[in-house]
Amino acid sequence: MLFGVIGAGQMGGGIAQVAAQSGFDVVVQDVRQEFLDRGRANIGKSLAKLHEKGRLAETPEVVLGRMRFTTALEDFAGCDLVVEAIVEQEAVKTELFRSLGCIVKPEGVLASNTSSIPITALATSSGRPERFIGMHFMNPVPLMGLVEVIRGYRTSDETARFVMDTAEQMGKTPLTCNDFPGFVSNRILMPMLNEAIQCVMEGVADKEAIDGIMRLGMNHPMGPLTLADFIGLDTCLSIMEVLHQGLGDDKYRPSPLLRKMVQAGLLGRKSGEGFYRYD
Ligand SMILES: CC(=O)CC(=O)SCCNC(=O)CCNC(=O)[C@H](O)C(C)(C)COP(=O)(O)OP(=O)(O)OC[C@H]1O[C@@H](n2cnc3c(N)ncnc32)[C@H](O)[C@@H]1OP(=O)(O)O
Ligand SMILES: NC(=O)C1=CN([C@@H]2O[C@H](COP(=O)(O)OP(=O)(O)OC[C@H]3O[C@@H](n4cnc5c(N)ncnc54)[C@H](OP(=O)(O)O)[C@@H]3O)[C@@H](O)[C@H]2O)C=CC1
Repeated sequence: MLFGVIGAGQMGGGIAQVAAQSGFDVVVQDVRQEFLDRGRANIGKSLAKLHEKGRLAETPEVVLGRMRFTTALEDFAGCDLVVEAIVEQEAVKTELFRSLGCIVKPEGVLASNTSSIPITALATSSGRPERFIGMHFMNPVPLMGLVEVIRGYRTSDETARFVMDTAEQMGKTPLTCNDFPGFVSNRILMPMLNEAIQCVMEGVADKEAIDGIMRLGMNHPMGPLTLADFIGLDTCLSIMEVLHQGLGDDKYRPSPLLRKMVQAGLLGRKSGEGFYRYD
């Protein structure tokens, strides 16, 4: 199987890595060589860590040997499956799928790792809605067990089966849902993170206390502010906007503090600062 991944950021890199660990040949594309170099270096570090811990039978070099990095979308022509993991903006994804639909062989399946954008709309832009689906991996991809599979309005049973089988071959558990804003995962998770940010803004408690209360009190592995930083505050804001617009209920209104932090360029771990600082 030839597995394509678009975007070499935290999610694209993780998806490409796990696909290569599963024995697939992988092509990874990003818009600039420097993003590919950074993505490749992050994958190398993750593989080295897993190998050190005895959780990777092959050496990192062998796994990396199944991966090819490119800036050319044309390199996806022969792919059986392409998973898109670029920025969470509908207009950018729509334009990409318009091009990709003309490049990938007709029997190839296209998938989006979007956190919240309507799969049905992206499917339409690809020109192959029956062979289009949401394949939503969780962060960090090498460590998390779930793939949320989102069926668009016209996704075929065959496409859904193929993607579920592929997720299982990647060692993940696929669970299916229908195409509603935020799907299941982010419709439930993101309002909680947004509420934690609202608690910071209103001075309900300091950020360490908010995180500690949720970690120790609810046994969450990360506090909500740490998790928001980990996901990326720009991504959190985009998801809240999709929920707010798509469901039309003010209970999904993005916290003004979240909006202000994104405007200030404080995007969390990936920019070096969010609610916390990262070296
Ligand atoms: C926004 C969306 O659309 C959807 C989403 O993805 S929402 C986000 C979903 N993800 C979560 O909620 C994650 C919540 N956090 C967790 O589950 C856990 O903190 C975690 C799995 C990330 C880490 O597990 P943990 O038990 O806390 O252990 P921790 O000690 O932090 O890390 C375990 C090890 O894995 C390593 N590790 C972390 N990321 C890694 C990666 N990508 N590759 C390899 N190793 C990795 C860590 O470095 C650490 O190594 P050491 O033991 O050598 O220190
Ligand atoms: N972060 C998370 O926890 C999760 C995120 N997701 C989803 O995954 C997707 C990616 O998120 P994430 O990895 O965090 O984001 P990142 O910002 O880490 O990575 C996105 C990557 O895609 C690149 N890119 C942007 N536009 C294009 C384009 N037109 N063609 C090719 N590459 C492009 C970006 O380059 P540049 O730097 O120039 O923008 C960047 O390298 C989003 O849809 C997000 O909602 C899903 C699950 C969890």
